[in-house]
Amino acid sequence: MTTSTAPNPTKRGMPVTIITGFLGSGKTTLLNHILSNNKDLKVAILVNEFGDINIDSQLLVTMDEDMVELSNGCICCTINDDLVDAVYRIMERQDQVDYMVIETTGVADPVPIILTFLGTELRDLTRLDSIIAMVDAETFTPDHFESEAALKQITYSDVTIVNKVDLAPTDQVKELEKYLSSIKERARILHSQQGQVPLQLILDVGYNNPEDYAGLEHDHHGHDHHDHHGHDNHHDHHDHDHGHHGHHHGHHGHDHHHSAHLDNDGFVSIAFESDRPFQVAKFEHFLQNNLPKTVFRGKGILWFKESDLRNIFQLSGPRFSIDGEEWSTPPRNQLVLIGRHLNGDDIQQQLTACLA
Ligand SMILES: Nc1nc2c(ncn2[C@@H]2O[C@H](COP(=O)(O)OP(=O)(O)OP(=O)(O)O)[C@@H](O)[C@H]2O)c(=O)[nH]1
Repeated sequence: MTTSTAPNPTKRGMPVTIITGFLGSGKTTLLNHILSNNKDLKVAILVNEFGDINIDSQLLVTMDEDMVELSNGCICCTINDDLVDAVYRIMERQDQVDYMVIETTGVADPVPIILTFLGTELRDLTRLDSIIAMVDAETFTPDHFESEAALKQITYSDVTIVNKVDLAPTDQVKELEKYLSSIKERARILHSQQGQVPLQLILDVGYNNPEDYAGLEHDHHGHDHHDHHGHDNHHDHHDHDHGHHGHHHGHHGHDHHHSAHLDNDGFVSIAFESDRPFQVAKFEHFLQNNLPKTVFRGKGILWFKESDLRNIFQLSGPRFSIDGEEWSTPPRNQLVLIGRHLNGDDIQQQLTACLA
């Protein structure tokens, strides 16, 4: 098989691959690898992001924006109308789509997402091909960041990619592999740097076995997905109590009813946006001295007064990077910080103080 072969048409439904993996493990990087190497396979992407600003989708290499569908709702919730809707939007496209790849948030429990494909009308429209878990070889620890989601991502995956092998000594990678095999029988483990794995090892492989999820409950909360397109009060269903209100600290004060809920293993995301640039020295001072240690992940598109460039900011565990490229849109600041026990108001204030 080559990567350019269209998925086997005798298999039923649109093939779907789900990419899971903890915060910063390399999911978007893998997605970009897929998008750069998918040849004539028309891949539609569905990105679900933990945070109020869609940074990930802006970092994708695809020029064809129509192929990217966003879902800022919590597709990891047991109520998945958002996810079903987004999949429908992709399937209803004029353009022919051969394959669908879904990137989940780093704190997503994969089980409700999997069960949405297996237990709703999507079962007849799609074929879950494989579930990939990205693992950061450098930062992953056997306590899985004290995150149940991180453990479940590995347990319920069909392929585990140990990524960032350039940052971890060989012994550490071997230990990690041993550990992964101990929590998952018959684990298929690949290694990668920058998500570079042969696509024929991860796409259209037919690894997913729906029976592996038998017995796991799909909690519908009384929702009837079968009448999906027949009712127009569809979006009224989202008023469930996950503490959606109150965790978010958006800069502009709009109603943040998405993303943060108690199921995120204590992780919250803070979004900062501004139409003014940062002053480089102030922002650097913030990063070095005032960034809370409990911030685990940061990503942003930054505008500095001193620079004409669109600066891509990435922070993952102990490291961060800032890389400049050309702006293709009017410059502005967009930043998301994700961590535990964060005082959103405090961080907002400090970032505001970094503005020029
Ligand atoms: N050194 C090194 N860095 C990597 C590798 N893969 C990804 N990165 C970097 O790790 C950071 C996080 O990568 P992403 O692909 O954005 O991670 P993610 O899983 O999509 O992150 P979230 O969606 O926020 O959970 C980025 O700065 C990447 O450039 C790798 O193999 N080696």
